[in-house]
Amino acid sequence: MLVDGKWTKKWDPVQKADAKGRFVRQVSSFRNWITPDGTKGPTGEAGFKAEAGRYRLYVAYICPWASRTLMARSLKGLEEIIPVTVVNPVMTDQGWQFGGYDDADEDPLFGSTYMHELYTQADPNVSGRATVPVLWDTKTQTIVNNESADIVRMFDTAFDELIALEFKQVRLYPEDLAAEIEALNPEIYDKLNNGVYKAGFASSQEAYDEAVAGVFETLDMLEARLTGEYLFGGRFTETDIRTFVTLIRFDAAYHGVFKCNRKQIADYPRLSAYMERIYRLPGIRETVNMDHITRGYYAIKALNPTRIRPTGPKHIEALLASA
Ligand SMILES: N[C@@H](CCC(=O)N[C@@H](CS)C(=O)NCC(=O)O)C(=O)O
Repeated sequence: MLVDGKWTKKWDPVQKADAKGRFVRQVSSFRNWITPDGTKGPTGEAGFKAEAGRYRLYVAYICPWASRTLMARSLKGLEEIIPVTVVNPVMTDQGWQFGGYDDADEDPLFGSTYMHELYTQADPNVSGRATVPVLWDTKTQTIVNNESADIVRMFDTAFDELIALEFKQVRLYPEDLAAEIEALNPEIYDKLNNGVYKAGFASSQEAYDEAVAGVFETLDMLEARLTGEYLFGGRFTETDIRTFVTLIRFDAAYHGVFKCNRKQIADYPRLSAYMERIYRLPGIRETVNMDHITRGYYAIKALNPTRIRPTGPKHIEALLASA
């Protein structure tokens, strides 16, 4: 991680643990917002006006948080407006690296070797982990925001004057569902999205047991809830994005490397159908790179020192191969 703008050697994949050995995820540090006219958003500074080609999104296909932003970008038809750079899926002892792997890009803006160089470019004294996603502003040469939850909400409305009507009409955070979304998001985040990481990186049996129980309680709850197409019935929302990114990684990665092996998503009929339904939405398949996902997770040294990647599972291969 970075301390006062300097990369500190110690790569600790556990990030931080609390007194009981529970994994604690870092809070994001750049929280500015792009708005239609460049006025200040809910947090951060003003000055980030929605313009085509001005911003670049840095992601890792392995990363579920970054994948949220890729999904929102596709669903809002922002592919031409916000270009993307994808890092190498294998985490190094200097964090995310550019290039050197199929479908991994070089950094087109600065020719950086590592993601942390963008962070120090934005702030020479920055401290913290150099995480993805990063939304970069080429005009002021800084990070607009590195919190996927914010980036998804920005993409939902900020660029609406620049996109076709069919994409303008897509609303991932509709006002009339806001209260319900805000109620469901934290549970899905804490017990499922981050829950699988808490299971995988637990440093005590107690922390693991607690995390894995939360994961399967949440999957059971979602299975019971999914009587319609999506979590809020017929309308697809950001909560479906947040759920999908974990479901699509589950059987191929979390079940094995994070020891979430009580069941697979394949054992849940409604969740399986739901996952497949979302996978088949226009533009979503392109955001799922299963080779990066399995390579990346099974290369986490602390969890899998040999870096051997298991084969399968067959049903995920079949989904990816299907038309
Ligand atoms: N709160 C952030 C979390 C992002 C995050 O934790 N990304 C991970 C990859 S899945 C990362 O880049 N980790 C690098 C590190 O911890 O050094 C968000 O949702 O955008």
